[in-house]
Amino acid sequence: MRIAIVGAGGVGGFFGALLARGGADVTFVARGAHLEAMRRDGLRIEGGAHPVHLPEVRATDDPAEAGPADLVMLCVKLWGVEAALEQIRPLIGPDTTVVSFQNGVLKDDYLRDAFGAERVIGGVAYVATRISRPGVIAQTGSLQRLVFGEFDGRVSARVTAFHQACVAGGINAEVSPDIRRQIWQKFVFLTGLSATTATTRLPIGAVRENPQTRAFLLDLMREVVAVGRASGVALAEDYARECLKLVDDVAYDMTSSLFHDLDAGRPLEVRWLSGGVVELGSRTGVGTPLNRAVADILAPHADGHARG
Ligand SMILES: NC(=O)C1=CN([C@@H]2O[C@H](COP(=O)(O)OP(=O)(O)OC[C@H]3O[C@@H](n4cnc5c(N)ncnc54)[C@H](OP(=O)(O)O)[C@@H]3O)[C@@H](O)[C@H]2O)C=CC1
Ligand SMILES: CC(C)(CO)C(=O)C(=O)O
Repeated sequence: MRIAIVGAGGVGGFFGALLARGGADVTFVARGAHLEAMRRDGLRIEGGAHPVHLPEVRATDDPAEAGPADLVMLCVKLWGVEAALEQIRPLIGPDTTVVSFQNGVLKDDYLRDAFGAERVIGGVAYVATRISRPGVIAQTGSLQRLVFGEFDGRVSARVTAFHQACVAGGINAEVSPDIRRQIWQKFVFLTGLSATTATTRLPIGAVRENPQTRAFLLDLMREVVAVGRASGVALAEDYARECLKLVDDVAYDMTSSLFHDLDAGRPLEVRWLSGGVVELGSRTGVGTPLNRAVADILAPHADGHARG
């Protein structure tokens, strides 16, 4: 299977390396010092239970050089999506499938608008990774999981082929009959985690053990569930409470990628996370005052102010 990974960072670099290790024909679309290091020294995954070093990988900043792929995985940060979608047109042939493993729930609309709904399957990534230095992806913990599927729930040939490629590479991969719900379930968890860790600047353990911030977290997630249900997603009414149990099970010192971006002065995905809840809330007539407060509080940081 010819797979093009657009954005070879925490998510794309990690899962792309495992796919390549499993025998898939993988091309990474990357840039800058990370691209140079990958061309020179290959790609490394460090920190997790199973370190990986691929001494040679195919990496380019010119999608035209790679040509059409069977499957394109979009793995850039949400603030880079518009530029990436224009740039990757040469990867899209008549039979190409596109899947985004970005966070949030607005991502697939961008793909449908750019390439047509029939090309798009849904996806969710669970992993805690980042580029620690050029050519190297650092993993925290051992969680690694991809969930994907057709939006109409069919187990299609393209989904089955991608699943086989993932399994061959040792990825914990799952085909979902209701990928929209899966995407929203992660959205509920992630917006709560991101919003509380970024606004308090504390790990989730400290957030969940304080009664006031615990209630704040639950109420934030309740707003997301209400918006999802109003958007027609089959989320249980009390899903926020179920999600709080998941939050209780994660490591005390877990934060979120939004927390790390804020801490490092990088641009934030807040417009698509808490901001996405507000946008969809206003479309569906559901009040989202707490998510709005988070989006407003973090707005001055949204474009980053990278420290040297
Ligand atoms: N990291 C994680 O643990 C998880 C992240 N996610 C989600 O996955 C998405 C990706 O996040 P993550 O992997 O952390 O992001 P990273 O910043 O680690 O990786 C993105 C990579 O793509 C590169 N890039 C951006 N635009 C282009 C382009 N046009 N051409 C070539 N390369 C490009 C970036 O380069 P540059 O640095 O120069 O911008 C960077 O190297 C986000 O939506 C995130 O929320 C989901 C689950 C877990
Ligand atoms: C919570 C986590 C690490 C799970 O994959 C994530 O997606 C993020 O912080 O962006």
